[in-house]
Amino acid sequence: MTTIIDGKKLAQKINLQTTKEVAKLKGQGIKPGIAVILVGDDPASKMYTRNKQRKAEKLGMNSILKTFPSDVSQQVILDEIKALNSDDTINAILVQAPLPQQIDADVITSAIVPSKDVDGFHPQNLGRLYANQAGNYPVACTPKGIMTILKEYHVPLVGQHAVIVGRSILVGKPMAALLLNEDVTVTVAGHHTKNLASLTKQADILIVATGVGHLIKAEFVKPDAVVIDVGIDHDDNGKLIGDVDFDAVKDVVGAITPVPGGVGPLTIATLMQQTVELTKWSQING
Ligand SMILES: Nc1nc(=O)c2c([nH]1)NC[C@@H]1CN(c3ccc(C(=O)N[C@@H](CCC(=O)O)C(=O)O)cc3)C=[N+]21
Repeated sequence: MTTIIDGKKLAQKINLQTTKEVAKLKGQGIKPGIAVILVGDDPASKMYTRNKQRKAEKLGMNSILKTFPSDVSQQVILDEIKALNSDDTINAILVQAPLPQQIDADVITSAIVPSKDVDGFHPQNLGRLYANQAGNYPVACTPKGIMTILKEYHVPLVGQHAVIVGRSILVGKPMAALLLNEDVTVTVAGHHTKNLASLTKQADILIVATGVGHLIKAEFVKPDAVVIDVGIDHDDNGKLIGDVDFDAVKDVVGAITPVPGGVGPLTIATLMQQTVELTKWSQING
């Protein structure tokens, strides 16, 4: 029997813990605050940022949304980040991707003070993760949420072979570091990788984040593998689909995340969880 991983249910569990943490902080007169910067009017980005804001408010946090037109200059965004960096009511800053052409995402990422970098995209935070440094620093929410899934479902890690398809800063690279730090043997591939199927077929844990809808078919997986689908794509009818052909793969493997209802809800829950963590760390570090 294939385990269909219930990301919604696990996200609710995390959110319950977050609510309790927020209540505890309130007792100390502290309210965690998250600021989201949204540039342009891409409908999907608008929906995600609205969902994030609603969730933050529901969990008792302070949430502000700063919106800018798609032709905004990079300097205006940098000025906004500077203001948020020194705003004591804000503990977490997120700049929604993707950004328009005239804005250099690398410059934006590096402008956020590392202690408020809730996405974990700042090179300092990613570097600390790769160095497997001890201590408190944020980690990209999607891979961090995937680790929560793997632990919740008691997926063996040490000595197992994970294949990650996709090498982005959002998912692939931090995912590789998190798994390496747990003594997983990690291969990072992309959809350009030659003989991709023969490689992914070796995976005990297969994590796919390419943005290529239904890239992974039944012949790409090994029986009993754990398959984590990070994709959010749309089919010809506009239906939300993943990077994995769920119907074809689900009967072959041991466990699989659906889209929707798999990784996505964990990303949001982890974002909220990490906002609280950043708030607590700011109390320690002043
Ligand atoms: N700075 C930044 N950080 C991000 O973390 C970030 C970003 N930019 N830009 C866009 C991507 C995408 N992303 C998702 C989060 C949750 C769902 C999610 O909850 N999805 C639901 C379905 C939602 C639907 O129906 O469309 C699910 O999978 O069940 C999806 C996508 C975060 N991203």
